[in-house]
Amino acid sequence: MPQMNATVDPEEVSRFEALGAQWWDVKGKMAPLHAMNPARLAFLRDTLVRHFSRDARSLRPLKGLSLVDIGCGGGLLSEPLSRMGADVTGIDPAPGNVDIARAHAAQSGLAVTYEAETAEALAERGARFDVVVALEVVEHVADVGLFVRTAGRLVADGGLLVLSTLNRTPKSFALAIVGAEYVLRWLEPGTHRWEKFVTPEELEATLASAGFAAREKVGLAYEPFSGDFRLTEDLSVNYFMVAEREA
Ligand SMILES: C[S@@+](CC[C@H](N)C(=O)[O-])C[C@H]1O[C@@H](n2cnc3c(N)ncnc32)[C@H](O)[C@@H]1O
Ligand SMILES: [Mg+2]
Repeated sequence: MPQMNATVDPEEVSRFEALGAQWWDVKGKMAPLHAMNPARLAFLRDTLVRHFSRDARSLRPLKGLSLVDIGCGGGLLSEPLSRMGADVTGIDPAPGNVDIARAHAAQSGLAVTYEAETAEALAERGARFDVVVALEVVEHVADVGLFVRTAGRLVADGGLLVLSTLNRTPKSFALAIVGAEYVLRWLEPGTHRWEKFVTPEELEATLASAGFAAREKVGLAYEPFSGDFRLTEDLSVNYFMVAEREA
């Protein structure tokens, strides 16, 4: 049973919890997240190296930075970020996801701290992190405003908040819903609800109401021929937003 609270849509979370071992199957139902990983990890690495003035050539450039991965699922981001040296906490409302993530990290010999809890519970305990990431989560929560405000509370002074989600455009309907779910059958039909997608303008306004200013917006585009994702200026389908607390 997922942890209940105002940002959790139990139906959404149960669907992810049912994935089990599929989380780490690069050809399974989470294939799109695996395919996104090289581009999004490069983006995170570059962004964090720049913001925290780290050595870009270092093997562990994020050493000493505390980072929380909200909605970590099976740990597809938590693990590589831990390899980059960050002190990673992964949280997810679904205990089943956290079980998968813990077992996989143990197998990989990585010291990631995983907890089956919500961002709200963590914020209530007064936890703060240099880096707060929530990638591909916003479009699955029950209350985007509350989710973003809570994520913001977890950011330490001078820290960074990085979100990624799907834009609500005709193109995202064609690619993320019709293409990915019905034509390519990449994702289970019903994985995404287009009405829940969030435009960059909406996300920026929500961040502003939480006291955060968007510093960077970058798109992520799928290339049908190579099957890779690459970073782009085009925010019309998948995009990242990097934000800092307003002074
Ligand atoms: C598409 S997966 C993304 C997993 C991971 N962030 C990644 O990008 O590889 C969405 C995840 O968000 C989690 N989730 C859903 N609602 C949430 C909420 N309100 N708070 C935190 N996590 C949530 C789900 O359980 C699921 O693991
Ligand atoms: Mg999604």
